[in-house]
Amino acid sequence: MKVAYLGPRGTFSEEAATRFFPKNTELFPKKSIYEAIEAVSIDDVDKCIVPIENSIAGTIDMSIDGLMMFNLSINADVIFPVSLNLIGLKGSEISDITEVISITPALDQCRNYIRRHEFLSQHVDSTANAAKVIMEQGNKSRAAIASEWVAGLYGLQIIEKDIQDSEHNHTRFIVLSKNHRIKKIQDKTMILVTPSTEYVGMLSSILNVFSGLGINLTWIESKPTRKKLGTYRFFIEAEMGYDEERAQKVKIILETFGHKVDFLGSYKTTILK
Ligand SMILES: O=C(O)C(=O)C[C@]1(C(=O)O)C=C[C@@H](O)C=C1
Repeated sequence: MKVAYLGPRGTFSEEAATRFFPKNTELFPKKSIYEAIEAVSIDDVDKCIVPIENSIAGTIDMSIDGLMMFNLSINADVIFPVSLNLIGLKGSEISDITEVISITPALDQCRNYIRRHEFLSQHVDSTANAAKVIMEQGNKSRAAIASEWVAGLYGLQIIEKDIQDSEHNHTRFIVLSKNHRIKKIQDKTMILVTPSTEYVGMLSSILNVFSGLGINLTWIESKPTRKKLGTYRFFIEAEMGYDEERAQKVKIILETFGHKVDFLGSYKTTILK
């Protein structure tokens, strides 16, 4: 099986891929989250694994945007702890650093730390790419925010460990493919609800369908429709299997309200330490 992920070597996405997929999986690092998702859509690979949510930074918009752009299905989700570190050239000290670079969600996870040190920040496409830039530029005043492992990989040094704004930092990744066949008995189902018209209490009427059927929600995210300011589509992840009667009821009721309902996948969660 071929799997794309956000590269280069040493990203958390690579860690997610190597820990989740069997040993004989062929892994393909891509330059961006978008390219990892696109690789599935153009059949370069069978699947991709991309971050969707972090416990400090929230939703990872790049993944949601890619998910909406291509007609893919979520096959699994994987959660594990993320520790971020300040990584510089060998011999550099915290007093040398004036600017940090990383992918936006990693910078967001260290906002308080960056503010406290009055660092400038620059965005690049991944944590590992940030480390690579530091190695290539040889500038002592810049540091990457990345994993501990990446420091060894690019011959760099950890200046400070665990700099994220909360001790309990977890990122959730999703596995995407073109396979829309849904295995029976799953933990969770992701639905995209596109409301037909606007009316007072529209969102609460959608949510009431789930509560009325006794279904717990595990995630909800709104995204602009891109048609008119202030109009949204809702990603709703619920604790139910696709083939359950309750899931079919949700669909029927929401469609009766005139909303468009797309099932984006049913899956089991893997929690890694
Ligand atoms: O840049 C990486 O190492 C990634 O795999 C991306 C990513 C993210 O965008 O959330 C994944 C996990 C961490 O939260 C930080 C970065």
